[in-house]
Amino acid sequence: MSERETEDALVSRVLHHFDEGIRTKQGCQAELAPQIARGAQVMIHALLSDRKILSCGNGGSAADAQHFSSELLNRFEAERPGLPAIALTTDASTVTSIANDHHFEEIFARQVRALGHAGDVLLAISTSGNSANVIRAVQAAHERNMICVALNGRDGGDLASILTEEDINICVAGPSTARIQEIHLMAIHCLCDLIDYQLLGQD
Ligand SMILES: O=C(CO)[C@@H](O)[C@H](O)[C@H](O)[C@H](O)COP(=O)(O)O
Ligand SMILES: [Zn+2]
Repeated sequence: MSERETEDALVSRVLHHFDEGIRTKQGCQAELAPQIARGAQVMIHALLSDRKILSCGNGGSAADAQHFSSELLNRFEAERPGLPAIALTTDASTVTSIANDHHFEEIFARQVRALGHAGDVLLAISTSGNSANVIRAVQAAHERNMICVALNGRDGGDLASILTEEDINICVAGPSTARIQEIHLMAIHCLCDLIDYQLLGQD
């Protein structure tokens, strides 16, 4: 392949990813919008009741959990006082010691049991719905009478089956982890926008 042909092939793959991303977003927006709105209402109710939001996930979803908590703790698009949120993915000492002394599946659940109170919210993020440590975190949140908002994917996996009627399942159907993650990030930005809109009346 010439350099020119290689560049054309790469550009064509990028265009394919953009097309696939647009199609996936368009395909799920009608179904997800009400779920995202319900998830935001649960979070807004918790924040107005002086409760907090914990978040967790693995890999790209760990980054999403931190992305969300930083936008609450610091700010999203508008200036406002920080809001209480904790990503359970960030403290390497805590995560490694729980994994080492107990089990990797416990890394989030143990923190939920230590930090969670009734009325707090857990944002549980998984593209497969099958990460055992996220599922354990949801079970621990239920023990603490917390509500869970799941950012889920594919068929919802085991995570979907343990959610209660009070919980919210924002589930992106589709086979690609990358595309699911991209919509999860869109959902996170919608949640932040709705929280600010409700709390501050921002446009
Ligand atoms: O970001 C990616 C792939 O895009 C990976 O790091 C991915 O997040 C990891 O494989 C996770 O362990 C997958 O976990 P989950 O989304 O199925 O719960
Ligand atoms: Zn952001």
